[in-house]
Amino acid sequence: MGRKDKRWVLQRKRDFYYKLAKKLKYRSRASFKLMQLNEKFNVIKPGKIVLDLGCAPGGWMQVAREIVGDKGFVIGIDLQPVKPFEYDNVVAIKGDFTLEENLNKIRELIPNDEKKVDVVISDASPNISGYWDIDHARSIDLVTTALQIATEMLKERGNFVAKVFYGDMIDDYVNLVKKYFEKVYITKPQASRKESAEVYVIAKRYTGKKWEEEDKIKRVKKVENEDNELLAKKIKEIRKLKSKK
Ligand SMILES: C[S@@+](CC[C@H](N)C(=O)[O-])C[C@H]1O[C@@H](n2cnc3c(N)ncnc32)[C@H](O)[C@@H]1O
Repeated sequence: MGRKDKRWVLQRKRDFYYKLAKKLKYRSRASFKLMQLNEKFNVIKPGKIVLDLGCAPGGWMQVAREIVGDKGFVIGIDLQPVKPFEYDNVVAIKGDFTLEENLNKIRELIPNDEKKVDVVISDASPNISGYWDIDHARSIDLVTTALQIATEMLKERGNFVAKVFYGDMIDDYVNLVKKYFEKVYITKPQASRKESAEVYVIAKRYTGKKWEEEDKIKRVKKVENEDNELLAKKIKEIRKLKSKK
């Protein structure tokens, strides 16, 4: 383990929410973020059906289950496997939520005829490059997919919560969310580390407006271009520094 990794492990062990999560048997310190978001915005209610995009190891699913209770249902999906839960009404599947085939698997699990959920939540993180701009662009791409899924899976007046890494495209993203929801807020819960670029978009009451395909195409093109340009620029800078040595 390198010195940087050791420092990270030490910092994590000292962290208040990390310790609390261990003590209260939550699978991640992120559980407290959803708790705090729900206390303030009341997005998840008892008896509701919740879909969690990017759910591993399952901390948000535990909190969602506590809120929805026996009569609700929680479905999660992640690239990583998730340890099974002790409740019949909490199910996680392994897969990429950006692939249509996996959305069909989710639809099969939804316990109603209309195949719609009440709340879509997403704490998904893209692969982190360490470059702020690239990570922001990748995060925007991921939350745009999450928004599209929300418009396809939510009942009318349903709610949506998504983590996004802050950056210059955030206003465009919030405006996009506003096209589909009556109320949209940006917030950072107390449990989110101050030094982290993450913020949470809270969108309440889905209007029922159908997803407009051009919203996704526009976004993905922009992200791909920025990604490549930025990467090329950074690589050039690194090469320049190396040749000076
Ligand atoms: C910060 S973790 C989520 C933590 C979770 N909220 C909890 O409380 O346990 C982010 C997750 O997003 C997942 N993820 C990122 N992109 C994904 C994708 N396209 N499909 C499925 N999962 C994805 C990652 O595998 C990772 O496990």
